[in-house]
Amino acid sequence: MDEKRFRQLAERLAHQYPDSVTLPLPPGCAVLVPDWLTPGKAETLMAHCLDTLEWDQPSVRLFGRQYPIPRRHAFIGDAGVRYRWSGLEQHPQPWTAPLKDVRDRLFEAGFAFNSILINHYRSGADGMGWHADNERELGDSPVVATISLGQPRRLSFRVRQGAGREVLELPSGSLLLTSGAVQHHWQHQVAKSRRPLAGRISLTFRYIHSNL
Ligand SMILES: O=C(O)CCC(=O)C(=O)O
Ligand SMILES: [Fe+2]
Repeated sequence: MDEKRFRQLAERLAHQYPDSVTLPLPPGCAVLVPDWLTPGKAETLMAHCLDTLEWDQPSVRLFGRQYPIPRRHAFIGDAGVRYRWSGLEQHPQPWTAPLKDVRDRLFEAGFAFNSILINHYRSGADGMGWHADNERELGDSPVVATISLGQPRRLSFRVRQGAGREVLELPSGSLLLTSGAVQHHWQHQVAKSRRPLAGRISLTFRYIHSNL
């Protein structure tokens, strides 16, 4: 989706949710809707994910050695969707009714997705290092929608070339939309923390073109 269309849809959403904030991440931007899900809905959805999904903690190769990722994840998607991520090929679990409802709501807002990479940060010791969601299968201009459940965590952004840096705190029930240009010009991370933190789940909706 191009930047112009993204901004149109984001503006419409911000109109519906007056607490929304837009963060410029030039030449793209991110829109945070803090209260997209009610606290009750967020809590129920988190319990649903913990109870019903198949969670995995794969090892990935880093500096020539295998390390387990510092979090758990699950991959949901339409049949036939494949996602190659850090050298791992992910086969999707089928949609559950509550996750499909979330996808339908995003679709009504103009954002189409066919999969979710779900992350579970069990405590402050879990996190995700600097990266961009720019795998080839995501296409040229990948919009990512992130719904946060549970413990608020900080998502940091740093510009790839230059000194720009931004931080967003993602509260439970929030929706964060990042435009395609963000993935080309910025990296993001969820830093580990020494503070005692409760669990958090992030639902990262993506559109995967399996044939790319
Ligand atoms: O947990 C988050 O908010 C970020 C997750 C993320 O960057 C990813 O799944 O690619
Ligand atoms: Fe990411």
